[in-house]
Order: sequence, then structure tokens, then C-alpha cells
Amino acid sequence: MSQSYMPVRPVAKADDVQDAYNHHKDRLVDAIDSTKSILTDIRGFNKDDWVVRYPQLKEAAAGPETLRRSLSFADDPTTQTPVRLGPTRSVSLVSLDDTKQPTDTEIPPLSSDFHVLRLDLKLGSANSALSLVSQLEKSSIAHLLDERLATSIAHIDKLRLRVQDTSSKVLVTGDLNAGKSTLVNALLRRQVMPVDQQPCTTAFCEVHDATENGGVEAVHIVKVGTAYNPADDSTFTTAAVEDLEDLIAEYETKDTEHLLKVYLAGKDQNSLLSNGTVNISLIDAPGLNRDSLKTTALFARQEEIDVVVFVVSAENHFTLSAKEFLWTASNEKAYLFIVVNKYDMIRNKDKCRRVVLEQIKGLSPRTFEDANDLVHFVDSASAANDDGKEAFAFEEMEAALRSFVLTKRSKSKLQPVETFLLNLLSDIELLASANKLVAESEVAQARAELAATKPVLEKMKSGRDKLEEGLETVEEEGVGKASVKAKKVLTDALEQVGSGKPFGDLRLPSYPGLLSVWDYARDVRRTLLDSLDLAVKLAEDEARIITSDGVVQIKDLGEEHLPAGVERSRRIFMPEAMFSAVRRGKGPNGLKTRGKAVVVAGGALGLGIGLASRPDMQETTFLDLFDVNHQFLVHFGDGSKSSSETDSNPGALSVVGVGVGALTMVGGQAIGVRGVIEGVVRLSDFFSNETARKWALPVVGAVTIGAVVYVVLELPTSIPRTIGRRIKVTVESVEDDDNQWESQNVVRIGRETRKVLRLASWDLRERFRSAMDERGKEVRNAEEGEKRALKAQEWFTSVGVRVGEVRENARLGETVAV
Ligand SMILES: Nc1nc2c(ncn2[C@@H]2O[C@H](COP(=O)(O)OP(=O)(O)OP(=O)(O)O)[C@@H](O)[C@H]2O)c(=O)[nH]1
Repeated sequence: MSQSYMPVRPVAKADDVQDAYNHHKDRLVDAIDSTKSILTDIRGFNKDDWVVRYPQLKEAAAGPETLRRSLSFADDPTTQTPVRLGPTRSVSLVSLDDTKQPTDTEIPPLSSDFHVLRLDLKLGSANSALSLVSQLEKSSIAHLLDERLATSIAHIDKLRLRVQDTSSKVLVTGDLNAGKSTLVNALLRRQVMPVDQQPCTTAFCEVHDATENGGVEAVHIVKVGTAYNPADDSTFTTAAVEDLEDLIAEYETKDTEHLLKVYLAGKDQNSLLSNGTVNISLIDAPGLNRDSLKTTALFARQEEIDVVVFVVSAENHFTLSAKEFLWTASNEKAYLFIVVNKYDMIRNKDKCRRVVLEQIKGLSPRTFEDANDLVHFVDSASAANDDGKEAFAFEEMEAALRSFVLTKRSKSKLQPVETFLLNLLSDIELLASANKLVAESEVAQARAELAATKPVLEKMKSGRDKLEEGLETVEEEGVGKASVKAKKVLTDALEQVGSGKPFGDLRLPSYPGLLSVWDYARDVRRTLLDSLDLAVKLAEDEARIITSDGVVQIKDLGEEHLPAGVERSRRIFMPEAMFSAVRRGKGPNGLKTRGKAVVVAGGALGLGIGLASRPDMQETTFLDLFDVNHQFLVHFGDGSKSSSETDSNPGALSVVGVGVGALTMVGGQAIGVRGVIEGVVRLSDFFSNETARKWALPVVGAVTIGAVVYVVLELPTSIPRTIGRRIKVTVESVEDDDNQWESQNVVRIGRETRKVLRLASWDLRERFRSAMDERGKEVRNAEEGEKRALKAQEWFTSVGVRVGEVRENARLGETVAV
């Protein structure tokens, strides 16, 4: 008697397996949901908050530093950071402790590369791939990663469906006439499949619960070449369950394989189909022979076939076809469930068992290793009727099959999902911990940047008003000084010219004699006009010096207020360009200059607006020689200047005036109005006297000659005085004060000074403003960067925690007890 017949509470064991399976399944579904939510969150974070970096780990050399890896990122493969790889593939920076020899438990069991989230960045040859990777930007890698995350989420959804799928298919196959249909019927607790001593099963009969067909018992004959859909009756023809035997007999004569879907109602609660956890459908396959072998092998390979039950007759052992099938199937499915049927017919059961097991050992070693659970010796024919040890053996086999289905499902459906989840979670952990390191280093970097830029910005902010004040002061002081200086120089010059003296180092021409008096007057006029122009030039030169000084002060202000690293103004102040005209067109040589500016220096003179260049000022008139009107006014002055003075013609009174003037000046000094009146009275007395009248003519003639002589002799000194006075009067006689020569020049010099200083100030202000804007932007960026990196640091830490929780809650990685 075999030990397999010993009672081992098979049903209780099957229940345990079922419970374990259900727990395993539920935990996996939870883990799948949590992992999916983490992946979705990473996608969202990658999209909205942080460009997730894709880490690459390189193995360190073996030896005491086994735990060390170097971490780099796909977008920057050249920068490598030494890291320590934790047991769950979380990475952390290498610390001093890591120099110690790692213990066995610390050695990371997982490889350092990604499993699920691996990006296929290596395109083309190794060299070009390297250059490609280095060219990939952070964002494009993040995009690739996002796609990979999306694929993983889609895959996870499929896994969830697979884990929750309760349908399971058990293919019953074996040698011809081995009792497959009898076994299926016994498992169904109903005579459904035709049983005959002759080989009779010619079609694949897939038995389902009638609930899958709306509770209706029926046989669906699936049309060859169509995808079966129970809801679409164009994909099958229907027959009654009772007619199954006839149908199968009918197919016996035909060559093509058929698939029959058999829906059964009112199934036995204890049958294999009512598993409670999975809906098992039994497929009764045709007996194996040369013709059916290939088809059945192909059928068994289908993914939805969870378990292959191989039925062998204890009487015949394995045929060649059976061996071939078992060999192929065991290579693919590893474990097979073998039912040695018709065991009742065997007398020497031990020998039979030994021989059969020996054969199984050769054909499917792993099935042999688990023979107690996977190889069963039964009598299917009497299982239902018998309640003795045959029935017990059958029951045990049934329970074992149920457990095996679940165990197989655990291995074929749950285990791969669990492995996938474990890999995915450790990928997430690697991704999160590496990004956490990046975030940490970015926090540090942002803080370092802030430490460098914030004080500079603060200093600029607090110095802004001071700079503004300084620039205003320089401008106002410069303009003030230049104006005051100009006013003084011009006033002095005008005073001097007004008294007939030239200014500066200019000299009056020497008197060439009476014959050239006209030329003399012209030259004197020119010299005196040049004097005023010279004064203007001097005032301009002073303004240039003052402006240069101001420009230097502005430069100093720039040095004081502009932060290091900001480019200083490249403008070079050219004092000679002040008060200059920019002429375009013709160069000094008369050639056309293309758009090149020619600076004509020399202020008012250079601009052609000097007094000496004004034709109206150059004109020499008779009045430059004898300003009789002036003489008269000096001696009989009405106390006010007359604007008509310059253009009045000499009349009789003027002539008298000249004479009187001459008279009065004979003595070398003016005798005053009273003296003149007295003289006139005496003259009238004199002319009323006879004798006097006789003498009058020669006396008057002598006096006139004397006067003329005097005037002529005085010309070298009187002409400069006269011309100077006239020039002074002319430049001062403009009605509008602002247009007066002096004030006009003072204003012009002040304006030009202001223009230069303002330009320099504007330049500095602009530099200061843009530097401040830039520093402000840098500070803002660093602050935002710090905030973002801090958030990322926190977020990736939480991802690590969540991954740990998922792993722990689902008890992933623990061996599932079945
Ligand atoms: N004594 C005994 N006879 C059995 C047993 N199982 C099946 N038989 C008989 O063996 C014959 C063949 O049984 P089937 O169930 O038709 O065999 P099968 O493997 O389905 O045959 P095909 O599908 O036609 O290859 C029938 O006469 C059964 O009564 C068993 O365990 N003990």
C-alpha cells in the first residue's frame, strides 16, 4: 500500500492553500494600487514640479568597497558622485562609516541598474550612444522617463487584471483510452464526456460553469478560425449537452480539430469547478497519438492553461507520444500534474508505482521531486461510486489538484507580478533616493548662491539712494562750477575788450599810420573780437576740466556702487569732443567719409559761431575811428546808453562836439559841463565883439586844426577804445538777456557740461539698474530653486517611505507559503 493512500487531510490542506492564495492576491492588489499611485504621483511631480533625473550607477571595484557605486545622471554622465547602495537599492552619499568592510547582510542583493524603469538610451554603436546620451537634455530624458512610467502604469493595470482574474484552465490530456473522460466526469461528478473502451474523444471539450453562459446549459461548437465570443452566436453553433456524445462521434471521422465549449449547470459544490477562489474550466483533450500530439502540445502552451493534468493508464505506462509530450511540456511548464489511472487494475501496485515514478523522474525531474503532491494513482471509474480507499485517493488527488492549480497560479500569475512589483519598487527607490541626493545638492547650491548674491543685492539696495544723490551732486556741482567759471572769464574778457584791451596773450596790431588807419581799425576790431572768442574758448576749456573731473567722480561712484563682476563703462570721455560739431559727409581732406563722424573741436570758434566769424561784427565803420556821439555823451552824457548810438550819423552838433571835445581835452583833462557852458558863453560874447569877430575865423580855424591834429594823434589809442566799447555795447545790447553773448555762452557751456555728466550718470545708472535687476533675478532664482529643491527633497523622501510601506504591507519578497 502506497503512502499516498495515508490520510493527510487533503481538503484542509487545500483550504490553507486557498487562504494563502487569497491573502497573497489581496496583498498584491493593494501593493499594485499603491505602486500605481506612487508612479502616477512621480509622473505628476516630474511634469509640474521637478524634472526627475535619471540616475546611472556604476559598480565600484570589488573589495572592501563593495557597497560603493558611483552615481551619475543620463544628462550629465561625466559627473560622478560616489554613493552607497542600500539593500533595497536606495542610494546615499558615501560616509566615513562606509570604509569598513561590509558584512554579508549588507551586500546589496540587487544589481545597480534599473529593471523596469530602464531607459533604452543606447542607440547605435557604443561610442555614438555615449555622445548621444551626453547630448540628451534633462527635459528629454525626463520625457523618456515619463513615457516609461506611463508604460509601467499600463503594465501594472494589466497585472492587476491578471491577479484578479479568477478563471483558470486545466487541460486534461494523456494517452488514448487512458481514462481522461472518466477522470473529467469524476471531477465534474457528472457523466458528461462520452466514455468508451474505444478511443472516442476527438475534440477539445472545454467545460465551464453555465453561469458564464447566462445560466444556460449548452454546447457551443466554435467555428474554426473564428475568435470565440459566447455573446456573439455568429462565432459558434449551439447543441444540447445530451448530444455531446453524438457530436464527438461525428467529429471522429473528420480531420480538423474542434473546440467545444460545454456549459454545465447545477454543478456539485464539492467539484473542482466550485473552487471558491478561481473558476476552473476542465478541458478534455483528445488522446495523444501522432496526429493529435502537436495540437495538444500547442494547446498546452497557451498562457491561460494554468495546469496540465496528464492521465496515464497504470496498465500501459507511458507511450512514445506521451513521453514526447511530457518532455516538451515539462520543459515549458516545469511542473506537471500526473494522474496514473486504472490503478485498481494493477495487482503489484508498488512495482507499478516504482516503474511509473522512475519514468517520471526521467521525463520531468521537477515533477518527480514533488511526486507526493503531483503524481497520483487513482481509479477514476469507481471514484464516484466508491467510498473506500479508492475514493479517498481520488479525493486526495482532487484536493492536490486544486492546491496545485492555486500553487501554480501563485507561481505563474502572482509570483511574476510580485517580482515585477519588487523590481519596480526598488527602481522607484533608486530613482527617488538619487533624486533626493540631487535635490539635497541643489538646496546646498541654492543656499551657496544666496549667500553670495543676497548680500550684494542688499548692498546695492541700500546704496541706491546714495548713488543717486552722488550722481545728482556731481552733475549739479559740475554744471554750477562750469557756469560760474565761464561767467567770470567772459565778464573779465568783456570788461577788458570794452576798455580796448585785448584778452589773454593776444596783442593789438601796431599803428601803421594815418594812411592805413582804416586797416588798423579793422585789425583792432578783429583782435578784440578774437579776444572775446578766446575768452569763450578759455571758458570752454575750464568746463572741459570740470567735466573731466565730474566724469572721474562718476566713475569712482561706479566703482563704489557697482558689484564686482559687472562690466564697467567702456565709454572714454574725450574732452576735446565737447563743444564740438559732428560733421558727416566730407572728411578733412574733402573726401566723402561714409557715415564716419568727424569731430570738429574748438567750440564756438570751431562751430563757426565765434564773434570773429560773424560778418556783422567784422564790419569796420567810420564810427570805429571817431565815435563822436560817444564823445558827446561822455562829455554831455544823458546818463543812459542809446541804442541808436551805433548807427547815428555825425551832424553839426557832433562836429561841434568834436571840437569842444578836442578843446576840453587839450588841457589833458576834461573840464566838465560847467566849463563848456562857460566857454560857449564866452564864445558868444566873443563873437558879438567886433575885434573878436575879426579874430574869430583864424582862431576857430586854429582850434579846429588843433582838434583835428589832436584827434589824428590820438587815433592809435582811441580806436581800440572806441572799437572795444562799440563791441561791448553790441554784444550787450541784445534786448533778450538770454541771447546776450555772455549769458548765451554761459548757458551753452553749462548745458554742454550737463549733457556730458548726465550721459555718464545715465550710463552708470543703467549699469547699476541692470546689475541690480540681474542680482535680484539671481536671488529670486536661487530662492525659488531652494524652495523647489527643498520640496523635492521632502517629496522624494516621502516616496522612499511610501515604497517601504508598500513593500512591508504586501510582505513582498517573503516566500509565500503554499
Ligand atoms: N477499471 C478502470 N477502468 C477505467 C478507469 N478509467 C477509465 N476506465 C475505462 O477505460 C475506458 C476508457 O475510458 P475513457 O475515459 O473513455 O478514456 P479516454 O482516455 O477518455 O479515451 P479517449 O479520449 O478516447 O482517448 C472506459 O471503458 C473506462 O470505463 C479506471 O480508473 N479503472
